[in-house]
Amino acid sequence: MKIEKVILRRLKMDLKFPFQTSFGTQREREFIITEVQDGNDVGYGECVVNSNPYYNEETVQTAWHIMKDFLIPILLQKEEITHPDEINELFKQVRRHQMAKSALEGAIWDLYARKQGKTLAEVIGGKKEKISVGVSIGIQETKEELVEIVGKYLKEGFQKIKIKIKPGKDIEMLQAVRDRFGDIPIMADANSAYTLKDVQLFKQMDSLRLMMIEQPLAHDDIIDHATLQKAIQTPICLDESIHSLEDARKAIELGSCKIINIKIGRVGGITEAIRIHNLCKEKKIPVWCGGMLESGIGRAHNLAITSLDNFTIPGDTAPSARYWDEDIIRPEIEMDTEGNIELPKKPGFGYEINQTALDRYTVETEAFSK
Ligand SMILES: O=C(O)CCC(=O)C1=CC=C[C@@H](O)[C@@H]1C(=O)O
Ligand SMILES: [Mg+2]
Repeated sequence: MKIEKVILRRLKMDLKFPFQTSFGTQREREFIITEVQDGNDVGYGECVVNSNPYYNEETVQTAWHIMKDFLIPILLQKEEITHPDEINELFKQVRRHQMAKSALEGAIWDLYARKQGKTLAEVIGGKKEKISVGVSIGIQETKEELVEIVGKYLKEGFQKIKIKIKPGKDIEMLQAVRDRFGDIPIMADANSAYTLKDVQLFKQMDSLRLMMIEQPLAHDDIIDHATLQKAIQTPICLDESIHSLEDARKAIELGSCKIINIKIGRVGGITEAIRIHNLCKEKKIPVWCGGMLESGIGRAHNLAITSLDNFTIPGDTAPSARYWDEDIIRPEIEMDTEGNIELPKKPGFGYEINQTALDRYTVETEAFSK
């Protein structure tokens, strides 16, 4: 492959619902779609950043700057790229900025798959034909509202219910769901809202028999998580703390978690995501694919990575209709009544671009060539 042109598009899409987490409420999604071109062949990726640096330190503006001024020039200068695995190494001089790196790396994986006439899942090494799907529910005002919304999603078939929590909106909310629905697969995501001072609360939560608690402690911690994991039975799942294979190795060695949420953007791309998956498989740590409220393009990349066999827990990979009135791909991603999504069969990420929708949501475009 020779990357001759790169296009960045900044998009704004309204979410169908306000999404509340321990760090705020989100009503729209602002992010970047990347396109790489090699002659007539194209590949697409999604930069899953937010407009604010609340989930991680990157924003739409920092990612645009890092791609424009550092990463894209590296790609355009490169005479030949044989395999997308080389991108990690090419970008190595730029520290962190995982979501910016991942957005370009993902587009190159898509381009590579299309050139081979294979699906993204196939070139990644995934064998599944369909994947199991869960849903991530934002913090609700009351127990009654939460119970109602959980009921709705269970009826739709979702195989895992993830409930966002924060101090004051935790054990009682979760208990209400447990009491109403019995032994369903539920988990909680705290987005770093607690400290070790809350260890008693987490011990109490053991009686809820949650599948896991996601990122209870600081976003940059693996030490306190190890202490907490020793004190409780519920498995801890790390999200924000894991940015690389090295982070995963250290967390596993310390016993900081029993499960890892892999987000392609958070770990700097598909290549690193595969490496983390493989390490976790070897260490018998199950993984699942987290979501960043992606559009269809990022979502399709998530489906592809989930086709790897150690993704044994349903991911936050809900269908398009949960988030958008109209997605930017065709057909939209759909889930069956048992909570499964079938992997697409077309080359690359497997869906067509809905160009009219893509243009409608685009607020800024910039193209780069040699
Ligand atoms: O894409 C989805 O449906 C998952 C949404 C979700 O849970 C998250 C999206 C973005 C940032 C976080 O709040 C979060 C997470 O922590 O996993
Ligand atoms: Mg999370």
